[in-house]
Amino acid sequence: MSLLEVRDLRHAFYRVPVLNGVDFSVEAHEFAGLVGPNGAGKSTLYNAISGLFIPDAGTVTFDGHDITRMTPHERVALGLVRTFQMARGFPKLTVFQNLMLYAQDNLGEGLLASLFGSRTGKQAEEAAAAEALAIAHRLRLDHVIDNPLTALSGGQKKLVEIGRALMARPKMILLDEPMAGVNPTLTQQIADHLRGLNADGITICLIEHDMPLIGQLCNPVTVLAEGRTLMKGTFDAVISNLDVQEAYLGARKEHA
Ligand SMILES: Nc1ncnc2c1ncn2[C@@H]1O[C@H](COP(=O)(O)OP(=O)(O)OP(=O)(O)O)[C@@H](O)[C@H]1O
Repeated sequence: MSLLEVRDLRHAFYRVPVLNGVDFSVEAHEFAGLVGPNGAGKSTLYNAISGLFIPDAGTVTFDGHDITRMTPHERVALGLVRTFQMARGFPKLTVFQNLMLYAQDNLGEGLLASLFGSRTGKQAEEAAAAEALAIAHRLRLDHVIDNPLTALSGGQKKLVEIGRALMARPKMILLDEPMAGVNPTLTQQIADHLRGLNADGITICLIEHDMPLIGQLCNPVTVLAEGRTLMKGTFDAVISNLDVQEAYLGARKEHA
């Protein structure tokens, strides 16, 4: 069984169908890509997988659990985390504080206990702090660790977003355009970080509009169009597929 398996997912917002029967799967340890024209339903699929809404029909299974109706928090606890297109977080808090906030998912009770001065609580807080420092070091955010998010570049904010996901000790990360609007040098650094995380055993799924980047990083690649799975295959198979080309050209004509 695949690590993540989405079957015949359907959803309409205000009676407008957005997901029209999506089948999608990612195997453990893969670095998968998810592409498709604007409005195809990629982020909406992530929202359903991560529990931001309950789909009208279909199932989502993760690591052998039916998670279709679980809360986002329960999914994170199983090791499934996602990042957002627009980096979230708390702008006035520092990088360190932002990372520590997300340790609560793992160490919730321990951190709560630390507020009341218990020894186990203190230990949990120290463990979380060590983890936050290690993640900041890994993502080369050490030199800005005490800076508020407002003082960071767009690319650094994206790295904090990835760091936030790592604080949950994920089995799988769903990334929603983590390189969008980032300069080419930092884009390559983020790509290298993602490759490293994947080499360490974290399964990755990447939504990205930059096709060369998808070609560099992802295998296999799934194409979504009009809320349906159009095809899944190697990058070369995807870009040479006539239906895929048609879907992109059609979308371009509509937006013109
Ligand atoms: N909560 C919502 N309410 C109403 N419509 C929604 C909602 N969420 C998504 N949609 C609609 O669903 C469609 C798919 O949007 P989605 O953001 O998933 O596409 P996408 O493939 O991620 O596009 P892009 O590549 O431009 O980010 C769009 O028409 C969008 O307006």
